[in-house]
Amino acid sequence: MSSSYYPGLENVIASETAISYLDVEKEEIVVRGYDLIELAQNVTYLDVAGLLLEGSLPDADERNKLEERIKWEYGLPQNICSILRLLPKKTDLMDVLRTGISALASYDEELEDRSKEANTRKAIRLLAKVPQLLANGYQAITEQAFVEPRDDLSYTANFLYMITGQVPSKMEETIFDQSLIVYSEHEMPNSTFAARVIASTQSDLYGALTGAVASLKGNLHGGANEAVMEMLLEAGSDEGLETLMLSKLARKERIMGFGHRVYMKKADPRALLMKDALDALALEKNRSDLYTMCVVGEELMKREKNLHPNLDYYAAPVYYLLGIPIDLFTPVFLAARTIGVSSHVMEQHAHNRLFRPRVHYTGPRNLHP
Ligand SMILES: CC(=O)SCCNC(=O)CCNC(=O)[C@H](O)C(C)(C)COP(=O)(O)OP(=O)(O)OC[C@H]1O[C@@H](n2cnc3c(N)ncnc32)[C@H](O)[C@@H]1OP(=O)(O)O
Ligand SMILES: O=C([O-])CC(=O)C(=O)O
Repeated sequence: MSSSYYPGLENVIASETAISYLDVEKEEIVVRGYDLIELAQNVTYLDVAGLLLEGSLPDADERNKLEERIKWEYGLPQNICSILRLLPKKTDLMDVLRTGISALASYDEELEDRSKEANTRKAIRLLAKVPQLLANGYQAITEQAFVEPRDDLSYTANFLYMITGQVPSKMEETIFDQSLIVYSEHEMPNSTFAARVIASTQSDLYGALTGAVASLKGNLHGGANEAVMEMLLEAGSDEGLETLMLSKLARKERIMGFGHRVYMKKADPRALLMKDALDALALEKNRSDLYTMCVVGEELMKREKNLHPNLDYYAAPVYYLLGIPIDLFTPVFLAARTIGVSSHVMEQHAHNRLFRPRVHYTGPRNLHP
């Protein structure tokens, strides 16, 4: 047996995949042959969802059919709405989502069918229901009336509408759509790995996604976008942010929204796209101070630690200006990533090898009772 041990599986190749690849040298996120940033600049989230599910970009007709199929699946079972209302009001929104997705499994007639066709239909159901789950979950926890989906709006406009209760402007819709695309898929992060590990026992898509939600909640992963916004609000100004960041660094604390296991000392291309989006949105909303503050923080981290922002750093203030409550930033990330995780689960089911690694044992031996 090989004795190689890589803590955190750093740089270990865990799977073959035809879904995506981070080409750090070329600063490209390859998604089924396309550059993710180019996709975000040229097509919609539903096009990317079709690409991830089927392997090729849908034409206009295929895209419309996909949208129709998703809209047909809008709505939550009444019992799921009751579960949301019954949860304690202090429940974290990622835990609400984890419970909701897990409970939704019981209502899917095809839960145990692992065929590509059935898994595709389940992924479409999840695309339809997860945004509503997080919006209505938030409304349950904050004791507000549920906002129901509207099928006269685009998928993305409806997603934002269910959260804020307002129909977004064209600019807000476009920026939110771009954010969903850049969050949709990213090779083998902890959450996708967790989902593939679960799927490798031939467990079902809902179970694998439930595991991914638990993974994504953590601050070192998806939870960072909420922590970034809390830091920016606590800082309040350029000087405040410099003081806060320097004091965190002096205490050897991590600054959320910076660094990345794969990009390391290189820029995350998604962060650059969201930085431009923030610039435009902040101008529109008379909040260029927020953009400037973020740039001050970026420059400080480059100077002090030679670290670049990751996607969460610039997505956080974008979501804030879109009127999304901070508690929903990570759930929105999860909703966008649902399609990426679903594609990985389908690929795992199609080319399966059970994940079962070994350990480097450091405990005692030869003890006797
Ligand atoms: C969309 C996403 O999910 S992206 C990830 C979002 N997460 C965050 O933003 C959380 C903050 N970032 C981090 O904690 C890390 O950069 C991670 C977890 C993302 C990657 O971490 P790792 O690959 O394990 O990097 P590692 O911990 O080895 O860090 C290398 C060095 O950079 C430092 N470092 C890395 N990130 C940060 C940070 N955000 N703030 C301060 N220092 C940092 C480490 O302290 C370490 O320094 P040292 O060598 O002097 O000890
Ligand atoms: O790739 C990672 O490790 C984390 C990340 O950026 C993502 O999931 O989008």
